[in-house]
Amino acid sequence: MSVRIDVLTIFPDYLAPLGLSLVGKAREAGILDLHVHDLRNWTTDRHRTVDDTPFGGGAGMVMRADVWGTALDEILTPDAHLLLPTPSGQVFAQPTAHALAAETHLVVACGRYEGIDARVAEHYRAAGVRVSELSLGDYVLNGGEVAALVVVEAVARLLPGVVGNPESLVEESHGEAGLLEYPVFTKPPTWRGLDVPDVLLSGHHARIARWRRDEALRRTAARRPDMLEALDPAALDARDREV
Ligand SMILES: COc1ccc(Cn2ccc3ccc(-c4cc(N)[nH]n4)cc32)cc1
Repeated sequence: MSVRIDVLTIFPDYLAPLGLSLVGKAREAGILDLHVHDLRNWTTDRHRTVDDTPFGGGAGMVMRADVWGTALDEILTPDAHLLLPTPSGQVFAQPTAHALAAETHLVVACGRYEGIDARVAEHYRAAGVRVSELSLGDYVLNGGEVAALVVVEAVARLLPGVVGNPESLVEESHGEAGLLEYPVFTKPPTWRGLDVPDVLLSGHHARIARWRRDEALRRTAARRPDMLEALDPAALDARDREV
């Protein structure tokens, strides 16, 4: 089964990285059916205008609802989930990536300027389209394209057959364990006077697993205590609580 993702933007070249590496391979394999569209293809004037001045005044420009409406009417399908990157959206996180990876059609509308006329989201919600406004976090970007790159990559890597070893999807940060990733090491065993922890060279799998969980717990407590708070207490055993 493949997921169709349509991305609409006035900067289609911004999405060029999605032709590379794992996402590019997923597209070649037919696992991900990704289409990037230039929003200006739905304009009707000779200047291919997509924006205008904001009602109520203020700096900057706003993207026109009529242009977006013409484009989305053509691209949306009955089972589509419309994603609207915005600074004021719900922060995108791994649970949402998993939910989106289970969908059949995602449409990402990349705004620019001061954003997209609010009636676009309102209209499609009223028409029964699932609409999600997504933020990447509490910082300000110039448009939705970076968010589209993030969402497409985060979703694509969860699709069956995209990541070589599905095991690597289980233990990752913000993954099932709800903890941050433990530190990883590879050859050489000593580098600039720094040694790899002995336990990792011991071949003792139970000890290695314990060390990794302890490190994940320590890192999470130090860097993201909020994640530790959010953990289901049942997910921590007595040994964990000693860390
Ligand atoms: C303060 O109000 C602003 C309104 C729009 C903009 C520029 N802009 C236009 C479309 C668009 C889509 C997403 C984002 C974004 C998402 C996150 N996490 N940061 N920034 C920014 C976007 C800047 C600021």
